[in-house]
Amino acid sequence: MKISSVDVTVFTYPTRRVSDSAGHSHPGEENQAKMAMLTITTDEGDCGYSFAPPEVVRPHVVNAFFKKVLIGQSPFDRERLWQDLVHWQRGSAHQLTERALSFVEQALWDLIGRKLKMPVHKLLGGFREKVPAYGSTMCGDELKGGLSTPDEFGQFAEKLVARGYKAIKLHTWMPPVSFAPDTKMDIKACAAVREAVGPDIELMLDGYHWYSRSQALTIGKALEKLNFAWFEEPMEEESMASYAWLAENLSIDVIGPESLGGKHHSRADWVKAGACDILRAGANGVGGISPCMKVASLAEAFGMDCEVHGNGAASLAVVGAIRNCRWYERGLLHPFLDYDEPPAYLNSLVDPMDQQGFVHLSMRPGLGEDINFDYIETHTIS
Ligand SMILES: O=C(O)[C@H](O)[C@@H](O)[C@@H](O)C(=O)NO
Ligand SMILES: [Mg+2]
Repeated sequence: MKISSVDVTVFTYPTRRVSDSAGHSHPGEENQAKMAMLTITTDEGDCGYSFAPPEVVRPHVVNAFFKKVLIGQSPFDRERLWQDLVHWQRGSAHQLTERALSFVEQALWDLIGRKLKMPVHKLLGGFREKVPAYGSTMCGDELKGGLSTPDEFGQFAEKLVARGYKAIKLHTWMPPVSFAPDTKMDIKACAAVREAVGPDIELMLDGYHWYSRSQALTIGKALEKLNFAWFEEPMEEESMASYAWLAENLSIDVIGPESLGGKHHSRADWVKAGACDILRAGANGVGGISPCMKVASLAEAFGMDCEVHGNGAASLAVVGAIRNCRWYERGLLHPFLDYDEPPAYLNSLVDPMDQQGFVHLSMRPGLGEDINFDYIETHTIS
């Protein structure tokens, strides 16, 4: 069996999620968004799929790298193909991004799973078939009745607990919100949520990513008093030394890095430097499912958890495959949006959650996405 084609289908779908000028998502007016479906096909007619922003898997990336490395190769040689693509990251002057690498690797995993009629999480390890989720809120906003005040965060947290969540992570206010960043408001939101949900719900904070060491220490000390479970990305993750300093000065767990490049290599340096108590990696952010598994193994070897970043089929497959991850990040959530409503191009969610707060992993072959191919065909634009 050999790969015979790598194709991208761009289609539109309605959404009420909009991005602000800093790239953070918030609820907004319904609009038509674009999505790309990456399809890898073999000479025996087998296919694997992944979904990506069209600009990430643009024609230059597909033609100059994906096709060059994959065409004529066996999809079962996934690790060698991934390593070959990694070398093109340097050779491409970094035109081949970590995310692009991730999406083509995810499609390879999906193809392999579909061919073997097995869910990818079983091929990866098969540790569990359900996992507790934490509700990961959207970033704070200035929308009345949304997430515009500490009390509104508290009210939303109560609703999330009623929905079944046993843990909640706040993303607080960041620019372009007019009063952000504001350490006092971050602490007030965390206090309001703790007050609202009581002592038994685990809470985490993921706030403005460019605080100073002093500001981060102030927030961290307040989180310790509120018995928060972890403190995430309060400073620029390019400064590993700042995180080593913060982790040294706080008793609350410091988690990272989330947004830093470097895959499992940079995360090994963070462990060696004592820059985090919990490691972090998401399939999309570290170049795919297999490097995410490498980070999880690294963490396990050092007696650490690896909390997998982000929702979606690929990260969920990793969470289902490993022991040292306590939660699935389900979100991003907002009072104005119904997360349980699948996007138009899927027939059902890949991460349904029961009333006890458990996400049940799909037993469909591959990554488990319940793709509405008819919808995609009728809404294809290129
Ligand atoms: O907007 C962002 O920075 C991301 O969506 C981010 O909020 C979210 O993915 C995250 O940080 N999770 O931990
Ligand atoms: Mg985060």
